[in-house]
Amino acid sequence: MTRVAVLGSGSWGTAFSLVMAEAGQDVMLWARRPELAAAINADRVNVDYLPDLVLPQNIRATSDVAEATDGAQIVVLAVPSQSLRENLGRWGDHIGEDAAVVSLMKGIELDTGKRMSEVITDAAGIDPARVVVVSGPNLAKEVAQRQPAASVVASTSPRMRARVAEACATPYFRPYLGGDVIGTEIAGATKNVIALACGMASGMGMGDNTLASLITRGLAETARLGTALGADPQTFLGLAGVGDLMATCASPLSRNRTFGYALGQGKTLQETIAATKQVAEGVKSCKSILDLALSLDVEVPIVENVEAVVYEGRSTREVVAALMSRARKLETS
Ligand SMILES: NC(=O)C1=CN([C@@H]2O[C@H](COP(=O)(O)OP(=O)(O)OC[C@H]3O[C@@H](n4cnc5c(N)ncnc54)[C@H](O)[C@@H]3O)[C@@H](O)[C@H]2O)C=CC1
Ligand SMILES: O=C(CO)COP(=O)(O)O
Repeated sequence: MTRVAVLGSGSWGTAFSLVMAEAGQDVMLWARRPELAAAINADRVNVDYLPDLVLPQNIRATSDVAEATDGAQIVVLAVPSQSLRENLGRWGDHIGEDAAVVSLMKGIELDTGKRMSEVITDAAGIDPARVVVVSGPNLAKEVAQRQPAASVVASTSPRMRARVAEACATPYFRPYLGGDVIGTEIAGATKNVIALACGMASGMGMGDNTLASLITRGLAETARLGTALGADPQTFLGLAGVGDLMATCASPLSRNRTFGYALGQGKTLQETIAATKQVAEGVKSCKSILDLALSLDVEVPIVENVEAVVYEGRSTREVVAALMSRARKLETS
């Protein structure tokens, strides 16, 4: 049995705690609000995020990070990407020297353009070899219902990724090992922006041809950006790439797709933000991903047009026209 700390008790932090607990680990779940931690311990339910899931006894909750991380051999980070650096400022000293540090997050930091593994190294001085990224088609609600799913557990360290994969393997959660941290993170963050675009299209009444075109061309620009950063192109054909795009772009459970859908239906950005109770990472990451792509001179037209809707107030109709009238080019260039 491995001691695991999961820092962040939203949808995915809670569902991943279930996975690790049912893989036999001793899990401490950190919640920002003491009253939520107390309610989880008393009722065995995280009523705010996954009200239908009864948590097993080997998950305990706390709002004290020192208690959560005490003796943890695996520390899992599951907060919104843009809050990670600030949180690590408080948490860094509590993370044990030999612990694997797992990122569940799918975002790129605004202003710095850093991937979450880079933020972990930067903000908490963690050796990059100790960082493990878990990413794939893993809608939290379906995982919490124990529906079979697979995911990539990526790290440059074979020892660290094996430790984490071993700790999260259950009959309904199948980890595959990976070595491409860059590709896995770029795939996870960028698919959120493509899901926003797919949601917008669906909200405007468009059908499967449009969705398939957006997903396929979204994959092309994701792979272009990732390979420019040094990723393995094969990663984008795997679970963190095609797999997660399919799940997120098609599912009404996706917060990013749902956010885009509301915009496509004509809701304003402010109305949509007000109606969104959980994090839709693509809303912020569309800007950081676009900035990253511009800095590398990589074309990301779908990301660029989503950013134009979210940050520049362009209408969804305008960006459809812009995407459809781009200069003709070879599909594979
Ligand atoms: N929900 C899902 O299906 C999946 C989510 N992810 C990724 O996991 C990460 C976390 O997402 P979720 O758990 O779904 O989000 P969520 O919105 O359900 O929960 C976020 C949690 O972070 C807390 N939080 C918010 N702001 C904070 C701050 N400034 N400091 C500390 N804690 C803060 C919230 O109270 C909540 O407990 C995201 O990067 C997301 O893209 C990845 C795979 C699946
Ligand atoms: O990353 C996810 C599924 O793999 C969850 O997507 P959303 O954040 O859009 O809900």
